[in-house]
Amino acid sequence: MNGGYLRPFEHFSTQAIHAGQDPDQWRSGALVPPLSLSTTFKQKAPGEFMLGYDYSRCGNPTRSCLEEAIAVLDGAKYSLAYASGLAATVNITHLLKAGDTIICMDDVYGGTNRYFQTIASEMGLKIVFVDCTKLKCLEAAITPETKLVWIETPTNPTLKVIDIQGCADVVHKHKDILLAVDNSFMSPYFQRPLSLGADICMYSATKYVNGHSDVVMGLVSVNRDDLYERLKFLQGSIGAIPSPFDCFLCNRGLKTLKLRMNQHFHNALAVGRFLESNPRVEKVIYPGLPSHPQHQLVKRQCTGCSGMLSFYIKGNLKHATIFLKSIKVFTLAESLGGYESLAELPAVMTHASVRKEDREALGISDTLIRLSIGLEDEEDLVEDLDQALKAAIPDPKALK
Ligand SMILES: Cc1ncc(COP(=O)(O)O)c(C=O)c1O
Ligand SMILES: N[C@@H](CCSC[C@H](N)C(=O)O)C(=O)O
Repeated sequence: MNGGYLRPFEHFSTQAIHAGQDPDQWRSGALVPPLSLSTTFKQKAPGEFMLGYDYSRCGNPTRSCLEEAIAVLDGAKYSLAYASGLAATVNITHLLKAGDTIICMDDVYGGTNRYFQTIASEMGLKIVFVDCTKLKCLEAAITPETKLVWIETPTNPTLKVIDIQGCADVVHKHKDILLAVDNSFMSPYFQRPLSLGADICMYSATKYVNGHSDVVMGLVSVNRDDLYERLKFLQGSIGAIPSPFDCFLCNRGLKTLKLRMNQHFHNALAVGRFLESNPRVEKVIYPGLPSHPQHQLVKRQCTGCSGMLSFYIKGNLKHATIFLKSIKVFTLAESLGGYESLAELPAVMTHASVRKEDREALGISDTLIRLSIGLEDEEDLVEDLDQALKAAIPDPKALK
């Protein structure tokens, strides 16, 4: 049954297609939620709104459709949309005040690391980076000032897997500490952090949730009424909101999330098995393969795995560079989670903003290549990787 993974969340596609999209909410009965471009909304009397909207920064009908759908898919009461994943992170950070401490998983997306390390820390917040795969390390790092624990699982780009329920148990021994999980790599189809005890589930919707590489957006889901009220206030007051058109596109992308994620998983397994048996590859990291050190944990907390796979190519930076210049079906580019396959070198690209010594300690070396495996036919993906590996390393036996 389901390869030993957590059972799929029931009614996922039905909810992705119908939640928040009721045609009766529009005068026209439109099946596809209309693009509501108006910045302002007529009021019945001063302060008396028609359908809860006054000004588009504070709320927008197209955005509401998306937010309602995401909340249902996350098993949450509420969801909020932002101008980018990082804008969502900034809004969550604004729940804190100067003097508070954030414990952040030591291996997170480079931009999250950069924001915490160089911006939030300048505003009176203390940031402590901890390997949260080790719950004892997390527990030991908590102080009375700790107010937020930030994890990402699987991590970008080394795909370490963190026990969300385990972290929640540690964090919630203490009053007033929030556990936030960046779920961008899994999407609500494969992982529901709130059901595992997290307080906040966050996405760079730029990735799988939208899935078409044409929208930059962030999303946050929560269950607690007080958290939602505060985040809703911050969303409107900070103003980093997505455009109605981006909400429209993301809402459309959501309809095929299940189909896309299943195909990403299928293709990534095929690519992973090919790379594992390749003499030009040092090591493959894919949470969906039994060789992943936390594969059993993945099966316990996820319903499957996405298209994110990293591997170490044999040789050095020169071989990695030739490989990345030789790919033809894959494209050399940052980002992930779209229908098209991408490859990149985190040390030079997505994680260049992480300090060199930190990158080295985390295993983000010059030979670590990250793949976002898309929806093309698996045989074309494997053939492309094969020819690029052969171009980079014609004779693996000749490598020292
Ligand atoms: C895991 C993860 N979280 C957050 C972000 C930030 O998202 P955005 O680019 O939408 O701001 C990214 C990538 O940018 C990411 O990979
Ligand atoms: N150059 C950008 C990096 C974008 S990384 C995008 C995405 N999160 C990924 O991991 O591919 C920057 O400096 O912010």
